[in-house]
Amino acid sequence: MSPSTCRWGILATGWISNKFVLDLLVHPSTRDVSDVAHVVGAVASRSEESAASFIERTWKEAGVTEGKDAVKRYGSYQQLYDDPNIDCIYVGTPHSHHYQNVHDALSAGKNVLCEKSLVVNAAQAQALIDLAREKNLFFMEAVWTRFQPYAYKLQEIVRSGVIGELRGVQAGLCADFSSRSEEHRLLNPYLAGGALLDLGPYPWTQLALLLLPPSEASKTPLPVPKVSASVIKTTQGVDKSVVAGLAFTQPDGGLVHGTLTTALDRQTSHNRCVYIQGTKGYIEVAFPTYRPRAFTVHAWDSSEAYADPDQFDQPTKQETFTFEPRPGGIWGFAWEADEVARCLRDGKKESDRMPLRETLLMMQVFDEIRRQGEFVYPEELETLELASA
Ligand SMILES: NC(=O)C1=CN([C@@H]2O[C@H](COP(=O)(O)OP(=O)(O)OC[C@H]3O[C@@H](n4cnc5c(N)ncnc54)[C@H](OP(=O)(O)O)[C@@H]3O)[C@@H](O)[C@H]2O)C=CC1
Ligand SMILES: O=C1OC[C@@H](O)[C@H](O)[C@H]1O
Repeated sequence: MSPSTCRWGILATGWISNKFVLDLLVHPSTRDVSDVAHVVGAVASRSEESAASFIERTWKEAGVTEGKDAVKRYGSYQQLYDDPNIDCIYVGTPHSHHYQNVHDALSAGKNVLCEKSLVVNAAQAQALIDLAREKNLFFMEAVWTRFQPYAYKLQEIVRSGVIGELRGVQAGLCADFSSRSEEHRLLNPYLAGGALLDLGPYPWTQLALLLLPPSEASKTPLPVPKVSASVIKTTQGVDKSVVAGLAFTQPDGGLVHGTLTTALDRQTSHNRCVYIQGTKGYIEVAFPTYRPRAFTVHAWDSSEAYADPDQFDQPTKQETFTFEPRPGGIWGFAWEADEVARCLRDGKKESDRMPLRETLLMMQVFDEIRRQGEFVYPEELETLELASA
């Protein structure tokens, strides 16, 4: 059977759009996928020149010539919203602009995959989710880590009970961006900079994969974990360092702790970006948090054996699972693109693997972290008002 092909429209020509398109240009068979395929139908930028040079540069980098001349190049985002030959728009602008861009795309009747963080706050997330549902369109936050083989394997191993009952998860993503200019989107409050919105979705994802009920597309809201957070800001006024303790309610009514650490002024340990604590052992995940290379399970037969200092060096099971993060040369975004193509093929309006209620929950938790850290963005970024309204 021939694969179902998703025709993508790329909105913005920055760093991530380049990487996403490079992945779309790699043949899916290189990652053992045959049921879906991708074509880039159009690239839109605020300037046509930039759209044209993006296409030249990216296709050259991919070593692909086929299909390049058929790609439409638009000098405004509106032209992309109006293109009838696009199945899904990929939004690759800074977080500050997602609310407006996604609203415009959905309003024009387009399905949307939007980069993380979906928006600036939970009210904006809810408004876009409501709009997507009202318009009966597909909508997903582009959290690529969820779709990597690593994530499925980690959940399988933890759920197998090999480390006993889950008692806690520590997850972090810190990267030293302190030398970037003040204008850079990571540090600029007017582009919704800061560690939490940029890097925070990754440690959050690791916690969510293990401490939330199995992902499911459902309109029933998830309980918001209790949050205890500390935020240190930069002189420009964005969050430089965040440490948050989160208490997640489990199906039996009990609570399990997760800790989320993210910062722009230091690096996360290369050997352990996620640490998973069970009653009979632990798991260490190797950096980077957004695309882990490996994880190692250390497990004992019983909690008594695990607690015995004389047996610390003698786990009953010690196994490292490694992952090929870049089959076919992809960066790792292709797996989320495959998910979108499958959802569109099957008429789904959201992904069970990255459901909208989990995106909303993340924004609710991030709002609470920012409230406790007394950190707000400029009014024009926090608002539900739209430029076109
Ligand atoms: N999933 C992942 O691994 C990654 C995700 N991201 C996410 O992607 C998004 C973009 O990040 P990144 O690609 O690094 O950012 P860049 O600054 O490299 O690109 C952003 C693009 O957005 C467009 N844009 C529209 N309005 C503005 C504006 N006022 N200021 C700046 N750019 C504007 C521009 O494209 P044009 O001129 O064509 O209109 C620009 O090139 C963020 O949400 C980020 O979180 C980023 C890196 C990795
Ligand atoms: O999504 C991301 O992942 C990798 C980081 O380096 C980057 O800043 C961020 O946007």
